[in-house]
Amino acid sequence: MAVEGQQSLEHEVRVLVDGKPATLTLTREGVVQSSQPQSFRQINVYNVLWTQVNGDQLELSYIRRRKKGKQSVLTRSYWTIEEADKEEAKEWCEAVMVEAYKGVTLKRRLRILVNPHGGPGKARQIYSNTVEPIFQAARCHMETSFTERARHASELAKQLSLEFDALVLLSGDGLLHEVYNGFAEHDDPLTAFSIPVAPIPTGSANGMAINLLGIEDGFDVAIACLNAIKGKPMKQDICSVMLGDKRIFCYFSVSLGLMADLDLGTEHLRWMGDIRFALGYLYGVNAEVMKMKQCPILLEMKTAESDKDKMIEEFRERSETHWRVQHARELDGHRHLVGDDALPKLKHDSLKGDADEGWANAGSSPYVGRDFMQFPVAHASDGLIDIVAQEITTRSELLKAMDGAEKGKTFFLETQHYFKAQAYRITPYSIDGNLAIDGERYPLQPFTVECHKALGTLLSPTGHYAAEFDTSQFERRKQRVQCVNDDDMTVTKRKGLGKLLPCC
Ligand SMILES: Nc1ncnc2c1ncn2[C@@H]1O[C@H](COP(=O)(O)OP(=O)(O)OP(=O)(O)O)[C@@H](O)[C@H]1O
Repeated sequence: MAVEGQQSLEHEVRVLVDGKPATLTLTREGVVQSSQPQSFRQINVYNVLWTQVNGDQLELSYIRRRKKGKQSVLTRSYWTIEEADKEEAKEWCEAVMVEAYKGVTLKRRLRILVNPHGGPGKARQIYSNTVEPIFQAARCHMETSFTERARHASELAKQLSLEFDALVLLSGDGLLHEVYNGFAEHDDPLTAFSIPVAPIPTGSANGMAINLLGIEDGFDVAIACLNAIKGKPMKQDICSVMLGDKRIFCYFSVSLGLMADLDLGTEHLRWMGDIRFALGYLYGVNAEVMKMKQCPILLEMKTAESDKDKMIEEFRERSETHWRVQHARELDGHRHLVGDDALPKLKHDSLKGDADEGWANAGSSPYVGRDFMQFPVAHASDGLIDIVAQEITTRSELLKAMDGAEKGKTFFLETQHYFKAQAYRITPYSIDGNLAIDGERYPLQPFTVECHKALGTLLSPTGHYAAEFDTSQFERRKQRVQCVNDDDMTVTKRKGLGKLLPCC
């Protein structure tokens, strides 16, 4: 029986549902159960973990999505198979497994680190109730450790056996920071950095999970598990932060002033999850926006781009041409770039550039949290750091910027400067303040940051970041500029042509 509107892969099997005949069909979209009268059910093939025939039962395990805002769940469905259909059913299961794991190693070997202390402190429970059963259903090999103290993940990463297909982290963003710094001390650092990491969101901000899975799925543990089982390796830039004579590896963000205070100043509220950042911002856990505390700095950088219009045009171009999808193979990466097995050497020790005052934040992935896409035009592996420097401005402008921040609206603030740079140096005029590197606290002092293209590796469902930057404001801004500059348009406007009105 053909399934209407679906391209059949010609794999069908007869089954019984409540004793009544039905058909399971494998289509390009997924597995479809159709029975009379008119009952219809579809399971996305990406969500299928396993299927096989056991006795007279056909069993299929998959991740089932639920209503918006609810966590997806592991589900097992069973159908009865008549003796005469058993061989056909076995072949059908094999065909489904081939489709479900196209281009992916079956039964991935996973090294799993769980931080029981991250976010609301539920990682241990989430591991046993949700994560472990999903990996078991997919027949993954698992080796799991629970971190016992801060920096324990670094020690484990430093000695990581290189045979694993992926490193899975049940944590927030802090543990990955520790892991990358552990990799840097590994006997074979470049191979360690090429092991793909899959975050499972059990921390507070879970920024990396949001960047990889998107806003809707960023906090969905089962979807993050699917990514660990089936995700594609994706290269990621990693930076060196030179702080005194210390070299710290950083993959996510470096922040000072307001952004650092929001993160570090709300650590005692970790149990609240990511609400802690919004509370910090609005009600002033450190009351930064309210107090308008400033963090004067000298910012010098090796700039690759500073024109926001050009950045948007380039962002759109690469979205259209899928330039963002750069697979691990093309960029694998650093070994070819440096030509040996050592970590990349530092190149930018003398920098000259612009000076700015206010607070500064730098990162290389779009979201810094669920409600804040601070670096909307960031690319995972362009070898450039995105830098935002906020001029001293009014409190109301900063608060207004909260509205639409999850779609990257702050990018359009005239007082917010956005740069792409290969390297930068920050000299704080005062050491009274916080410095956060990937959300971890470091002493505030002058530091230099340099980007290493495609050094790290992550797993993602698509091979690129899942950020949806709303660029529509760009058009409105451009039209506004045109209206001001173009005499003809001014005349037309005076004549009252409606089409020009919205832009002026
Ligand atoms: N067993 C432990 N006891 C105390 N601290 C730990 C332990 N294991 C790890 N840590 C520390 O927990 C800190 C927070 O980790 P994590 O990033 O997982 O959570 P989070 O900070 O709540 O989330 P996010 O970084 O997304 O905001 C890290 O700095 C890490 O060093």
